[in-house]
Amino acid sequence: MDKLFRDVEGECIAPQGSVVCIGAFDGLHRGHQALVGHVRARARALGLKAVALSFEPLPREYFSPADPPARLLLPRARFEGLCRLGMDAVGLLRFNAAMAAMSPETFVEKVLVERLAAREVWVGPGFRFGNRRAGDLATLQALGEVHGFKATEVAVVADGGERVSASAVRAQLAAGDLDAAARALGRRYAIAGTVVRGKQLGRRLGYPTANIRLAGKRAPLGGIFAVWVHGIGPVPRAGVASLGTRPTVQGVEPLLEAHVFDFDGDLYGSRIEVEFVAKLRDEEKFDDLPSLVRQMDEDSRQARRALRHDKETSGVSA
Ligand SMILES: Cc1cc2nc3c(=O)[nH]c(=O)nc-3n(C[C@H](O)[C@H](O)[C@H](O)COP(=O)(O)O)c2cc1C
Ligand SMILES: Nc1ncnc2c1ncn2[C@@H]1O[C@H](COP(=O)(O)OP(=O)(O)O)[C@@H](O)[C@H]1O
Repeated sequence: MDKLFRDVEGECIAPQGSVVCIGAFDGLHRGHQALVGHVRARARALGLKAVALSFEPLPREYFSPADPPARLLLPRARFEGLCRLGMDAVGLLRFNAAMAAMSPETFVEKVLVERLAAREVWVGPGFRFGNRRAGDLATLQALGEVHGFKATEVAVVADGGERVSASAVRAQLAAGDLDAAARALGRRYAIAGTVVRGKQLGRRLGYPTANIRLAGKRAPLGGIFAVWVHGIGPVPRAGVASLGTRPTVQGVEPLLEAHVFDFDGDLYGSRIEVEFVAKLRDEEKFDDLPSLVRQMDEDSRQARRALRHDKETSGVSA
């Protein structure tokens, strides 16, 4: 985690100079990948540090806490994804009242100049920043003239004529269109997290489930899915997962629960990733537990079939 920084104040992270990209980076979709990949290449070419700059919580979550947009990537997955894409440092700056009040000029001076010694700054199409979204690319370019950096916008990445965007991916996942989301993301949608204890009811039903909390974020999809579970040994394991509030057992908090086929072991505290392959159905409220279990049996049959087919067609090494 030494690549992570969260505060505006602090020593300069790149005294030798940096190439910076700024964005929400929720989902790390193909548009984000193009932006981040470009920054990595520029930084390597110039011998400077590659830095991704974002916020946690995301500004839209901060401004509408009661009705936040669904979150595609939880903070740790977003951080790890940016590191995997070659960033030398990742800023997930705390978005709070002070940050919301910061003018574009102060943001540039404090963060881009003092903290990052930026030489180049790259942003996505339509980028806005600072108090009341007052700053845009032209603002950034004008401030760059003063402070000695160049600001540039990358081109739009499109899929079938549609702009690839986090909001499009959210809509695709909400509609259960996993394939469209996977095209925009450049990989299948997945949620990673640490396995926590639940009501311990699953094993009594014959379906122990590894539970992942969504850290108070809104999930972009819901229902019952065929999944590959990563992080249990060297190969992905086949499973069936439910993402929802579990109305049958009076659940309230939305939870991701994955039952791993042909597996018996302790997963509490371990980090797993659940890759969504096919949506089987929406969550339902059952009158009693035996009815739920009968449906889980049927879900499992369908999931096994979908995953067998997936393995044959895409060569997943499970
Ligand atoms: C394949 C599968 C399908 C499920 N479908 C539903 C459902 O339709 N409605 C519901 O209320 N809960 C559903 N659940 C969640 C179960 O209620 C939950 O796994 C069970 O209560 C065990 O909870 P525990 O892990 O806290 O012990 C499903 C779970 C799985 C694994
Ligand atoms: N096949 C399996 N799939 C998922 N978890 C399993 C499996 N076998 C054992 N486990 C373990 O059992 C736990 C889930 O059991 P469960 O009765 O549902 O308890 P909880 O309510 O705490 O999730 C998992 O967190 C994991 O440690």
